[in-house]
Amino acid sequence: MLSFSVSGTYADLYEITMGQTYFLEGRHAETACFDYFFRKIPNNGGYVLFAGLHDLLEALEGLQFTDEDIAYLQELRLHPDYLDFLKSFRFKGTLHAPPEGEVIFPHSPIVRVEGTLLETQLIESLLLNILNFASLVATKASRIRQVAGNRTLSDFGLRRAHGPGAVLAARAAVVGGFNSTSNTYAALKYGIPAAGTMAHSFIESYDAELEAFRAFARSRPDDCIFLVDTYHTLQSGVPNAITVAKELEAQGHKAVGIRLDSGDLAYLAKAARNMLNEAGFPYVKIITSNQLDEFVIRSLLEQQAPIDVFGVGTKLVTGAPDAALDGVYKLAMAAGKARLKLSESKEKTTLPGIKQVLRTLDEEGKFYGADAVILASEGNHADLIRHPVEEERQLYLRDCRQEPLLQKVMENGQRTAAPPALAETAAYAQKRLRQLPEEYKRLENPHLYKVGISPQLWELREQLKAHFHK
Ligand SMILES: Nc1ncnc2c1ncn2[C@@H]1O[C@H](COP(=O)(O)OP(=O)(O)OP(=O)(O)O)[C@@H](O)[C@H]1O
Ligand SMILES: O=P(O)(O)OC[C@H]1O[C@H](OP(=O)(O)OP(=O)(O)O)[C@H](O)[C@@H]1O
Ligand SMILES: O=C(O)c1cccnc1
Repeated sequence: MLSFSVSGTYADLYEITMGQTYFLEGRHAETACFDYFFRKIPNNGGYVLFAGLHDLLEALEGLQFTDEDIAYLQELRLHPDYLDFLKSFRFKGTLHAPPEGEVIFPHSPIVRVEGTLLETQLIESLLLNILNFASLVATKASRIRQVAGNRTLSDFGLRRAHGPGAVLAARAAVVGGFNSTSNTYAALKYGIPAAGTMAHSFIESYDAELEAFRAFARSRPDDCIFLVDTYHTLQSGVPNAITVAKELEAQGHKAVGIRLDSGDLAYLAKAARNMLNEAGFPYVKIITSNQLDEFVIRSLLEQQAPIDVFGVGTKLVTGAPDAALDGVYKLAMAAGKARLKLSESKEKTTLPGIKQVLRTLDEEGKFYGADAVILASEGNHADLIRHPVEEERQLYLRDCRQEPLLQKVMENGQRTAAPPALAETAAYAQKRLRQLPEEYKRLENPHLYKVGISPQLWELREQLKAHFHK
């Protein structure tokens, strides 16, 4: 089940009313193909990590209009014959997509949705709602993983996320390389390791910090991470944590860590590490939080801060600073004909027809830096790609291997295979990121990964443009 109840009305109203028109005009069973793609990489990054497919496929398999939905649509004066049709509606379409965790680039189709005109139109916003957000957060998580090395990363974002988006975000964070979440609901739902420490309010509720630490240690002696900055980190929090760590050891237990949540985290982590080591607690970990992101974490590690675990909330789950991935869903084929949307901006003119994407790789298996969007009818090879808008620019794809990225993941409304375990998806993402050369992973001013189109696709678009200009 998705983190929120998804039924047929999880759509923008216009998708439902356009569906009515198709139905009443007898066009609803005509075939259609839509492409999901995005245009701009968030955070001025060099790549996006594809996520959300698992939740999307699950939502599509269960998609139907409940009695309550139908009653509501009746109130909106939708036609009784259409409502009768919607009562037994199930999504029966076919989806092609890369595995979750794939590294993806602008202007390249990521998901190809084929089915009836009505069903492919109806799922637009559902698909965009899930994929855009999950991919945004997975991308942010992967940037954080990149700078954190093998240190532990935990999602702390439930309280700062955009409502129930926190649940999708917790999963997307794992796709991008996070290890755990404080969000118990998401941990249970997706099988993510649950993790947590304690809040300032807990400590404040006792008359003394030491009393609070001791009480927690009594109730969870093997799971103590003491929050040490409520009163004074180095004069009170860390000494009190050491006192209770000693008491725990005397009882055969081990304190797990301390958490720093304010002040100069590098300075405090170094001082706390020295105090813990001198007291005989080299195993007590240092956890930090407080408005962390990839840049703060990079800086802390450059300062040699001895931090073992980073808890990241706001900046992770909101995809800050960009807040959204601009993925769109555009018609490429209907009623057997290739379709396109013209635009004043050449870049926004869509790519018509049923397409495949070829990822090109060098002999070492690294990404070559240029993917090819081709017509599916061309097979699985491209020798030459053209710049998607600039007439004179083209690139020969020499000495490279090519992999078709879009694989059938759903047919007749059912997944073609059981979903991979989340850990497998996360491992796939890391494998693909290792194949992406460093220059595309730079946090600032990354190299531009090229996505070109085949001459045949260029030609098809030209023909359609000429037709509509007439
Ligand atoms: N040594 C450091 N290097 C780089 N960034 C740091 C360092 N220490 C903390 N930060 C980051 O600086 C930002 C602001 O920290 P600042 O010290 O102003 O806040 P604070 O300690 O929460 O303040 P307050 O005590 O009022 O709560 C946070 O994002 C924090 O993670
Ligand atoms: O900064 P973020 O990346 O969003 O990480 C989550 C933050 O949420 C908590 O603070 P909050 O003030 O809500 O509660 P607290 O009193 O328990 O610290 C926690 O202490 C972190 O600072
Ligand atoms: O467990 C924690 O320390 C935690 C959880 C959520 C938000 N901030 C901190």
